[in-house]
Amino acid sequence: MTVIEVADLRKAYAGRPAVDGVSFSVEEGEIFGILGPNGAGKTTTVECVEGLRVPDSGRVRVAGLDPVADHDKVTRILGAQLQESELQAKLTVREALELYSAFYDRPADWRALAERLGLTEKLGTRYAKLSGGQKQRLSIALALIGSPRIVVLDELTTGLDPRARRDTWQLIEEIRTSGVTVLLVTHFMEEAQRLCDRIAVIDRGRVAALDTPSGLIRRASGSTVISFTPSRPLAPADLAGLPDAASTATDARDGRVTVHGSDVTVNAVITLLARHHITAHQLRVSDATLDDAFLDLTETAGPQGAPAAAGPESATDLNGASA
Ligand SMILES: Nc1ncnc2c1ncn2[C@@H]1O[C@H](COP(=O)(O)OP(=O)(O)OP(=O)(O)O)[C@@H](O)[C@H]1O
Repeated sequence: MTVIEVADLRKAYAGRPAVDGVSFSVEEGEIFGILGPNGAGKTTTVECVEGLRVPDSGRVRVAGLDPVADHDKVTRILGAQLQESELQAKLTVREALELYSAFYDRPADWRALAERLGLTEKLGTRYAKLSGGQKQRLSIALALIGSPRIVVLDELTTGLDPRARRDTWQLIEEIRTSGVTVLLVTHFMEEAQRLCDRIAVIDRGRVAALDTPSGLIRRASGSTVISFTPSRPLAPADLAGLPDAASTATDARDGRVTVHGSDVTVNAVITLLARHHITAHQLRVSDATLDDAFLDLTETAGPQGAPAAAGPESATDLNGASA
């Protein structure tokens, strides 16, 4: 069942389009990611979903409701994470939870929520004294306090250390397991790859691609990455002539060669090395990451809904093998 529908959304600031025809839909129970470079229009898009901004044109529906016209009803269904500036520094965790509970007719039990988010020990602590991770956990608790069906999390883990980020990822997975749909705006590829069922890559106000994380990786050119350090340099013309190679690069410091291509490219590299009697040290063959796909997709910004290119499903790891 579709819970969020965005169709041909457009929003400009002072005549400059920030969101320029974005369409996607989110199914109930999904973790749906919105990924894109700085200034791509991600926040503007989710603010239109939250009813905080009025679109210039296009259709936005949250559980069938218009977030602007039916704003009150939408705020009961959709929990939004608060911006840091919205909480008073002197407010304790308990006071914040009680205050936000009072906004809802049927709030969640804030004590249980605090327990679930590991905040019980911090109930008496003022907001200003919380660590970054604790602040994020509180902002998730406040987003969940109205027992929403959907929660919007925007740049949730920015500024967190790797452990706090991983703890937050686990929390997001638990939120989804409890039946809440998650709309997640992120810059972090690893986060998107690990958490999201589907991702809309937004670039310059448009959807550059929309797919599962593995689908995005497959549709990016050069979904197989070959890297090795040759015993002597390869001629640039030989590298450039490799079949199916989307890109080749040689590290000026250590001569390590990295080629993005396909299985055909892997075989061609091995043949090339054998032909020139060159040994490849630390030859590695792996799948491209979402990072690679992101760079590729946001550089080329192809048409919406372009069909995914077929590609290899699994990584081949020739760990330490040399030709
Ligand atoms: N209130 C505003 N007034 C004018 N321009 C704005 C406003 N909010 C956003 N913009 C501009 O609209 C574009 C999209 O901004 P938006 O914040 O939606 O992008 P974003 O993808 O969320 O970026 P980031 O990842 O940097 O947060 C940017 O060029 C931004 O400068």
